[in-house]
Amino acid sequence: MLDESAGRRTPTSSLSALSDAALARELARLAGARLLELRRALAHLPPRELKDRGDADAQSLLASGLTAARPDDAVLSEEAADDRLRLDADRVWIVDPLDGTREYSENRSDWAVHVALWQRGDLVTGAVALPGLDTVLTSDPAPAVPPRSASAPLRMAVSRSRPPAIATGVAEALGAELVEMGSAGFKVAAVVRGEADLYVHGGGQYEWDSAAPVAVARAAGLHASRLDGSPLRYNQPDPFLPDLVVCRPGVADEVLGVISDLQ
Ligand SMILES: Nc1ncnc2c1ncn2[C@@H]1O[C@H](COP(=O)(O)O)[C@@H](OP(=O)(O)O)[C@H]1O
Ligand SMILES: [Mg+2]
Repeated sequence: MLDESAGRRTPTSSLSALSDAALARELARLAGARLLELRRALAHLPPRELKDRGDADAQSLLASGLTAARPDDAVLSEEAADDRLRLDADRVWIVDPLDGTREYSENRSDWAVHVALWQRGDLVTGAVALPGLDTVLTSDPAPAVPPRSASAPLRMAVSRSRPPAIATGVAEALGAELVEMGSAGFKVAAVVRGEADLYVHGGGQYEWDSAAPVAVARAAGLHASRLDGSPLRYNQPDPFLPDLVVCRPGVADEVLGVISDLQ
């Protein structure tokens, strides 16, 4: 059994029978439920210890679930040693067991669990659990992005704890409102959910921070690229993937133009 906290028990044999998309969703959901339960049970712990327990427990759940359900696949995780065999593998699960660790430990809702699958050159599926919103976003089925009111100013999601230098300039040039929140997954999800129109990040991040959110965003029809407009590439020898922009397709040219002018 993987989990007893999520309201229903999920035998590993049931996980094996799931499609890749359903497996990503179920593992993200289970890890999110585990994290919520842990935070309730360990509310007395100092934030540093709660972060470490959250990272470790969610990692353990995802690792055991993937080993049981897809024993032949490779895994790249923020919370595990990088097994370089992934570079020769056809299928690599790219996971961030707890994205927005800081916000999780502060009892906020803007954190996420990321589970993505990369297959022979590109992301093919992804799930982003948003336990604080009791939601899991997936690439299959893809979410419908709500329409935007043309008269409202653009809203730009940005890190609340370390906003990148470029963010202010982009927001000023676009006349956009900055909406501060934690977690890369939560910010991409804010664009998917219509709470923001774009997310701009620069200065440092890793493949696990964006893989699952980008899989969901692409499936939803959003633009996702590096800040210079080049493609986001995953399962690279160095998983450092320092910048990205995710936005509504209708504003992508304008956003990339503004970023280009600023760089
Ligand atoms: N400059 C940087 N260098 C490395 N990682 C960064 C970073 N800025 C943000 N991140 C990572 O991106 C995620 C979202 O950050 P933020 O909330 O500031 O937008 C966090 O992941 P984790 O919480 O998984 O560590 C954070 O560690
Ligand atoms: Mg992360």
